Amino acid sequence: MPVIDVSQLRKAYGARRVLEDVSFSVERGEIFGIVGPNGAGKTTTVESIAGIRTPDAGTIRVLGLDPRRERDTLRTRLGVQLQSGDLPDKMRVGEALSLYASFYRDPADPAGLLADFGLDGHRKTAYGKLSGGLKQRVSIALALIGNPEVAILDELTTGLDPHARRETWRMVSQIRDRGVTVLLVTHYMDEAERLCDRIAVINNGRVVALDTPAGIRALAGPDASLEDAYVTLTTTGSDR
Ligand SMILES: Nc1ncnc2c1ncn2[C@@H]1O[C@H](COP(=O)(O)OP(=O)(O)OP(=O)(O)O)[C@@H](O)[C@H]1O
Repeated sequence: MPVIDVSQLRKAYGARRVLEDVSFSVERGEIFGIVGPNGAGKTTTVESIAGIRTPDAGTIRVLGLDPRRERDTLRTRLGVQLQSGDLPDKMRVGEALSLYASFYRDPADPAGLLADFGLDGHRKTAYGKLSGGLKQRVSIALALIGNPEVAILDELTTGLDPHARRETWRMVSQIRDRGVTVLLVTHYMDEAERLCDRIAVINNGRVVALDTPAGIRALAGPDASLEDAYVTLTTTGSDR
């Protein structure tokens, strides 16, 4: 059984149809990427999977559960790091992890996570004083505090410098090595190529390609890069 199964999702905001037909399945242990132009519907898709938004039509199962109707059961098994997941600036890193841990019956050990993510020395630092890269590490650690089986990571390296991006990639690989299935939204083709086992390209609310990075590259010709293939597949983008 796939860990995430999305079938024929549709969603409109008023007259604006954002998801026309989105279907894909994610297998256990995969890092599955979602890429697509601004406004293509990526966040709407992953927030629907997280049970935060309700699609107009289609079905979603995560670990066999309906993310909307069985949200409470799923909450402890799904970790979400979303674009808007900022913490109050004054909250200390250690406090944030302990607070989030208190929401779960069987959380990960906050001290262990801080050590794993190289945040030991920042336990008492206020979140607002952290660099972008460290903030990102905190938000990934928070997504994992409930010991989830599935983690959703949305644009986690946007705005990071190359060192911090590579450090974040190392962490995502580490998450997968723990056996967590990862759904990753990204705008960076190098990131998708480096991390993802398979990628869904979404354009204008539809999945226009779904394959391994090599399979998607091949769609644009023998010497094409993933970015070449992406640009070819998404030339009629949504908000550009
Ligand atoms: N709550 C909302 N009400 C109205 N329109 C919305 C709402 N949320 C998103 N939209 C619109 O739906 C479209 C798809 O948004 P979504 O955030 O899913 O795209 P995205 O692919 O994640 O884009 P980006 O790469 O810019 O984050 C956009 O045009 C956006 O403006």
